[in-house]
Amino acid sequence: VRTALRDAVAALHKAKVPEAQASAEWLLVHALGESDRNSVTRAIATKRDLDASEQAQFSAFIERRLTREPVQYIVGTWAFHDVELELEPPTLIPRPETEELVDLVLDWWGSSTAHFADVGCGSGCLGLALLNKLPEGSSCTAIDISQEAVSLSKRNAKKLGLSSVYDASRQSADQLEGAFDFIVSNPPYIPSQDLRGLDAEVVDFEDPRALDGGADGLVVARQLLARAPLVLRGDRKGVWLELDETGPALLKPSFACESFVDLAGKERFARVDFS
Ligand SMILES: C[S@@+](CC[C@H](N)C(=O)[O-])C[C@H]1O[C@@H](n2cnc3c(N)ncnc32)[C@H](O)[C@@H]1O
Repeated sequence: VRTALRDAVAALHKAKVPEAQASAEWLLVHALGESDRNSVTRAIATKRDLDASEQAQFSAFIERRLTREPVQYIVGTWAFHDVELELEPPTLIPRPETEELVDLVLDWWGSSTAHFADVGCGSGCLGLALLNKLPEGSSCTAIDISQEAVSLSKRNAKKLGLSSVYDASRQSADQLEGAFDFIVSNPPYIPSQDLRGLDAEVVDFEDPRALDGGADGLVVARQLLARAPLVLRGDRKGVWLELDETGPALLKPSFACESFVDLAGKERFARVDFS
């Protein structure tokens, strides 16, 4: 195990793959059929040998990482908030900031039953993490322009035993009139001119539809906000958004919008109220 890890880290370093050590360790955990990182430390301490199939699996993983494929796609699963999600390219890999949005929404909504929409659901991370914490009887309607994303969200919902997830991607706003207590969305929000500066991991493997937010990064967010008043109901009518750090300030002149900072102190979240 020690030799395999050392050789893999050296090969990744040589190819200038980012986070060589962390990538190799995580891929080794999965090649060993384990789920926590301490398993590699234990295997090294006990001078464990890789058997032939573990060695073949690990080599195949490293070959993929050498092409800059993200570790999350290679292992096919990722932990998000309190749920374990399946992942598949090109659906966006959930980012840690989005876990912060889950907590903001839960703090705001409280512990009552909710019927909400997750617009731009991707892997389903936001909606499923919320549904996992909300009381029984709650439901999430997942919407995405990517059919792969909707299928992955449904698969993740089934695996997690969260049956109240519905696909409304082909329904119009009219058909969803008054259907939701609130909406959550992590829309594509990167201004088009900034896309070229992204890492190869992102550009080569993740769906451009998940990234490109148009000229100011707010094109999809504004489309959503235009339809929101029709589909919201109840007395709070909030739309929670994850945005680029320039986003909340751009929305404030046109909407009743409160912004929130992420753990790095950046203004990355907004709640637009239509009540
Ligand atoms: C930034 S990703 C977020 C995915 C997931 N919610 C997450 O947090 O990881 C944006 C998602 O919005 C979807 N999307 C882009 N434009 C859309 C539109 N006009 N209507 C619905 N979904 C859209 C993309 O396919 C992508 O899955």
